[in-house]
Amino acid sequence: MTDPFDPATDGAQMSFDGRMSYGDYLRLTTLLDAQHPLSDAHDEMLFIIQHQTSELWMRLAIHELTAARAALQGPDRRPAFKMLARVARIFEQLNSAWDVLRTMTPSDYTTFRMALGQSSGFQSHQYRQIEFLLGNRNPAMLRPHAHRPEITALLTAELARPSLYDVALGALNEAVPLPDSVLAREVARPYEAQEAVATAWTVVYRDPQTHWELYELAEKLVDLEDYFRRWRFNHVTTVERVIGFKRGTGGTGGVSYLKRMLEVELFPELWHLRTDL
Ligand code: HEM
Ligand SMILES: N[C@@H](CC(=O)c1ccccc1NC=O)C(=O)O
Repeated sequence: MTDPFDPATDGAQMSFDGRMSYGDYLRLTTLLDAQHPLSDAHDEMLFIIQHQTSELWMRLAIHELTAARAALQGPDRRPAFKMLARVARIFEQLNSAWDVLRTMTPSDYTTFRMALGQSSGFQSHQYRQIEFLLGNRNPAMLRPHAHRPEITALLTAELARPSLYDVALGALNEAVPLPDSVLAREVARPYEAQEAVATAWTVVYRDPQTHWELYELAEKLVDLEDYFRRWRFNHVTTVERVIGFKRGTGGTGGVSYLKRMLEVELFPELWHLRTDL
């Protein structure tokens, strides 16, 4: 019998007394101490981890979107493209994750749904921040956070900044001038599609060679919205599969509310212009 391989002979560090290890760097004690099912249901752990991992990916999406928005406001916009491409991949990651959650049947879910009380993804402040960042701005969505002043402050601050789409329109304006109704709009308000914006994007799409950077930016935004729409669609389909047409724990009509959200257009003119090309 040969002795099992000892990785130390290959140089593996085996002693971490006083040295930073993997778990220290990643704060695993904190991370892995945050799963506290409220019931005995086997599937509650899946439910918790599914949401926690989603929130971690959303944290990264916010990091990337914030940096992309800043880059689009500066002299060199190119780094933003890489970040926006990454956010689309993050959404793809979130889209694939539904496959794991779909293994939970309605019977499994009803064993612990009561334990969730009135909590719901509707109250995810990171999800709301992503929507605000992208440009889907509805101040009513601040209300579930009134009891958390620091979160309300964070979301309110987000509403005061131009959205990703607002800064994209700022960039567009440099090549194809836009009216003041677009450039000086009240950024906290929901964005409304404007003919002048569609016309300006059409100029870009009719001559990509001349406006290559804006063309690339527009396509990155469309790609991002495409993945985001798929997330919404996967969500509503999973919800119908698991709770049918029951009202949501967050108090909305459930599937009816989520279907309504499928109609949201983040970057409306970028979709509308295609008909006229
Ligand atoms: C079995 C799984 C799930 C069910 C049954 C479900 C159900 C619902 C329902 C009914 C709503 C509408 C609000 C309400 O009245 O509660 C909602 C909203 C929401 N859920 Fe889920 N959900 C599930 C999984 C997830 C997952 C994995 C996430 C990922 C973070 C998530 C995030 C959200 C978000 C962000 C909203 C707000 C959407 C918006 O306002 O547009 N949900 N969910
Ligand atoms: N709204 C869901 C509950 C739910 O899915 C949920 C509950 C607590 C934390 C996150 C959740 N996920 C998405 O809404 C329901 O009505 O069953």
